[in-house]
Amino acid sequence: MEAVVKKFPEKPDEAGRPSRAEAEAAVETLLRWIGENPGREGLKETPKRVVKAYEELFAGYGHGPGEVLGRVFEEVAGYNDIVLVKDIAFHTHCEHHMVPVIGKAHVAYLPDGRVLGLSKIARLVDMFGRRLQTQEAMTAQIADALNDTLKPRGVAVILEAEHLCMSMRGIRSHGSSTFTGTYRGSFADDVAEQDRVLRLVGLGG
Ligand SMILES: Nc1nc2c(ncn2[C@@H]2O[C@H](COP(=O)(O)OP(=O)(O)OP(=O)(O)O)[C@@H](O)[C@H]2O)c(=O)[nH]1
Ligand SMILES: [Zn+2]
Repeated sequence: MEAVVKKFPEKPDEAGRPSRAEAEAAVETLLRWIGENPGREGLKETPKRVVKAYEELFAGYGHGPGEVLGRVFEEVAGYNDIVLVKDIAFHTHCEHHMVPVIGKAHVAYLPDGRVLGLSKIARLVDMFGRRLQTQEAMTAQIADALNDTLKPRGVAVILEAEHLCMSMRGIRSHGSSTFTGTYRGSFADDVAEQDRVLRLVGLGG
């Protein structure tokens, strides 16, 4: 049987979700596990703060691409060439270690009579960043969301990021960055179009 691949994680299952008090207790357990005293002055409020920070850092589960991308515009005077938003700063957390990943996204599409508000592309990147991710999955999710919502002729998504789980721990390799890129539609069919995007974002020869 073919595996069912969920493109976008579902919203949290509210019924099975631990309470805020349980989440705070879990942070307190981790504090004790690293050798700290959760009762000392500076840490008294830390479980509450961490849970509040997680609400913000992982807010992406509460939203879907449809609501983030909003409406499309059709009055573009027949413009049907590339639209590229580059150097969108993002941060996410790797799903293996829950440690930050910091990088830049470059997102391009070839309209088919419809365009999006430019800020919505950055909002989409931000939304997927506020979930646990692998860089590959996040790249594919951005491309699929744009493709499904806007139905453009082509989509290109390139992410460059530093994984702090590789620099702060483990191999402790500093300064390396990981590059992922995916192409849909006419970008997938035409290597010259891919080269154009790479040149425009400063990664091409
Ligand atoms: N493909 C991919 N791998 C990632 C990403 N983020 C982290 N990783 C890797 O996930 C792997 C997890 O490997 P494991 O051997 O299961 O875990 P580990 O013992 O903590 O691995 P080390 O980081 O090598 O110490 C590591 O090689 C990480 O570098 C990502 O976005 N994409
Ligand atoms: Zn990691």
